[in-house]
Amino acid sequence: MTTATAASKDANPRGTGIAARAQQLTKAYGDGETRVVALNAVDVEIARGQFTAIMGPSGSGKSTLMHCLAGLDTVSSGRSWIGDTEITGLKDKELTKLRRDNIGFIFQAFNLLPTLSALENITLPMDIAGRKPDQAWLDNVIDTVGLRDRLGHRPAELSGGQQQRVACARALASRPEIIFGDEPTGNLDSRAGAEVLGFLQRSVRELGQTIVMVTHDPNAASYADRVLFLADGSIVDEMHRPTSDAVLERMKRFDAARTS
Ligand SMILES: Nc1ncnc2c1ncn2[C@@H]1O[C@H](COP(=O)(O)OP(=O)(O)OP(=O)(O)O)[C@@H](O)[C@H]1O
Repeated sequence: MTTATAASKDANPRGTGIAARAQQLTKAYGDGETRVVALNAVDVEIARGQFTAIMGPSGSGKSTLMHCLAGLDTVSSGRSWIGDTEITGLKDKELTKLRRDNIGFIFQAFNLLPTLSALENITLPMDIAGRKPDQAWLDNVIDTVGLRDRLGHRPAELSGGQQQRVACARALASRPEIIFGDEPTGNLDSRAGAEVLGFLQRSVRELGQTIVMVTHDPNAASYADRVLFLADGSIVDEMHRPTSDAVLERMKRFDAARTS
């Protein structure tokens, strides 16, 4: 049996259960006349083993939704869960532990430590948490991102796309319940972006990972299984098996609504 088969055998089966959920999630900034409702009573379920993209016009609440779902930001009212654990109301220490143990993050900036090798960057969060990586899983992740021959390189010796693949492998290494990405290909050229998106898609399809990604790019959204469209802090539409043309057409309707 190959390592990859051994590791993926007990990966989450696709499409079973809910990895994250929000109920009437509301987030407002400021008070009185300066009050901005960034999220307005959002109900959403993120299916386990799916790749979900969040799209919408600038200021529609995409990043706020991601940050609230991931426990990076507090909410004004409503409830949210990661797996079976309700995160609204958790104390800071419990939330930090839940984020560390159950959630992976990939941001636009790769956030790698320059003095560490690619492999050391990938295992750093687990080293900090005092957890030993599952070697078969780690091998599987490294092969999936195609970094086997770059593991000893420092970030400065890698291309932007390779650095982001290290960041993806770092997010996947601990097999989190869910990975959140905020514009993970925003700093990459289209070829490197396509590589990273292809890898994220494979990690969902082959490794059973759950991914939620905020993006402005219809082409990036087309790699997802499902696209949620936000406008003015509400989920107003969704699309399954999106194509970039269909997503682009849907986004144009927001522009038309705004200018009419
Ligand atoms: N810290 C903050 N203080 C006040 N208002 C904020 C804050 N963060 C976000 N907002 C407001 O909340 C709304 C939603 O912002 P958010 O960043 O979630 O939108 P977005 O869809 O991610 O936007 P973009 O596509 O431009 O990144 C916007 O009106 C924004 O101005």
